[in-house]
Amino acid sequence: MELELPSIAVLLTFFLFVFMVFNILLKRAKTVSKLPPGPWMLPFVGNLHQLFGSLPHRAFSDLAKKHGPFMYLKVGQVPTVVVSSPEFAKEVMRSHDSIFAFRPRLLYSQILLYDCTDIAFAPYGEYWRQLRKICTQELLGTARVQSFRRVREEEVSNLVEWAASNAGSAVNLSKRVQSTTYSIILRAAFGEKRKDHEEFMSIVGEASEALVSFCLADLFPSFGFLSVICRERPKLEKLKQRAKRVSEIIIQRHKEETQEEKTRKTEDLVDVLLKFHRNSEYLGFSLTSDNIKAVIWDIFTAGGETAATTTDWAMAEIIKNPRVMKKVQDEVREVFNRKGSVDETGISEMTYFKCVVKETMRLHPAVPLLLPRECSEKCEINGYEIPAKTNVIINAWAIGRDPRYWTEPESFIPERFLDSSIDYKGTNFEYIPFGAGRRICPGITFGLSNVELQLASLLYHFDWKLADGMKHEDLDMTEALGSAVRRKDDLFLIPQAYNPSPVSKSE
Ligand code: HEM
Repeated sequence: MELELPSIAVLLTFFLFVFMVFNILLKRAKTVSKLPPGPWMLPFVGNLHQLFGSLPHRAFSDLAKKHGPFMYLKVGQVPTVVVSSPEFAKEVMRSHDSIFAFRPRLLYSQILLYDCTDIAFAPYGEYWRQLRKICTQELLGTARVQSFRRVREEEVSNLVEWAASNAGSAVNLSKRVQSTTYSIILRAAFGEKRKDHEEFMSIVGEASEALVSFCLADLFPSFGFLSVICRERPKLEKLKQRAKRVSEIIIQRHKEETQEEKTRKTEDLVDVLLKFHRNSEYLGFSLTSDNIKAVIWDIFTAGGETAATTTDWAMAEIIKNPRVMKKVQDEVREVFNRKGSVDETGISEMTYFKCVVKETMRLHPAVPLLLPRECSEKCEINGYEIPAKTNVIINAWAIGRDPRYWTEPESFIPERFLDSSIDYKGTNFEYIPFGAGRRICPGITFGLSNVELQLASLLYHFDWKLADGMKHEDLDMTEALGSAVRRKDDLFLIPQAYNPSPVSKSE
């Protein structure tokens, strides 16, 4: 095949570019020579999938078996450390937490999160500290989560009615659990349902694909022009404009509410955030409209898929393990029957049920690689020198299966939590489904309340069978990549009403 002159020019430019990139990598690699080596250059996590044919947390786990639990990778130009043991996770998230409390500035967060002014991607510092305070004291504290109890119970009651109306036939439970979870979050965040809320949800869905896809600009940050010309930018900008338009309408509607309307309704999350808009007394500064939009975005992306995925995995594991199904259903039915109502108050009395949820999150943490952290200054961990600006990826999935801490780590055994003090609050580093340290998930109470009420209600009201005569042992537990790691296949189950009046609505 003959190459024409322009093609040769393109090829030469390409090789020059590759040479420049490798040259930089060589220089950088020397600075972290004390770290145990890993594969030298790997594309970003989204692309590892294609490279290894397995999901990033599994690929990293396999690499760690060969290279150790504190592994150095060069991800494009970015020095990256992958942590796969509880001991090293503790070093990062407790002993050196303040140094590792930063996040890398990804193109996604710069564009969609208004230059990283949300909570999850805000750089560690005063602004983040104040947002965290609003989050823990006002937005996601126990009292606020409790104030949304009616919303949760109404939405879960709709879910039960839907399953009851389909009794005897196969239903796509995954899809319905997902829409129930998002309905709860939509109502908690924005108030009563409206048409534009659905549009907001569909934009969030499209953006979650962008979060896991590979972006060259993030791999080669010193080539600033890449963030301008990369193919992701126009897509992200377009999504941002759409989200901005819808959230402005929603915020404006909240601002225009009369005092009477405000007193009649339950305060939603936008109402709470607006209290800090043009009012600097509490924070020392006031939240701008863009800050509010960034935080709203976090609530949906961080809170929706995580809780829906956890509920779905729990149902799948319970169905796959008939012994667990019988034991947990006996407990749920005993408690709700004794109390005479199916509502949240009974859940705190369910010991085994809580163990089932914990075991689900051990085997299937919704965010298996915790949100990336960035080291703000040079530091040393167990004799390894880590330069400033190194990214740190913590593999919560691998840690939850570490055979030194968990017997039969691959098996679903809720009993392991029965007489154990191990909890998900960030003090047991062998179990970190919500992360740990300063950046631990602030939505634990809200997230779990959404998971638990749905799961307990589904287990109470129905007996469940797999569709198409599938045997429980044949249920495929393959994972798929998304903003949270979910089951590849949707869960199709046949509900059978448990008692003569399956739809006893929550009071
Ligand atoms: C089962 C449900 C959930 C799971 C498994 C989960 C998991 C996580 C994890 C692993 C992190 C990263 C922690 C780290 O970097 O150490 C995180 C951060 C975060 N989560 Fe959650 N989450 C859940 C529900 C929620 C909910 C319901 C909300 C809010 C409505 C929420 C809001 C956040 C925010 C804002 C952050 C960032 C915190 C920061 O960087 O300071 N999450 N979550």
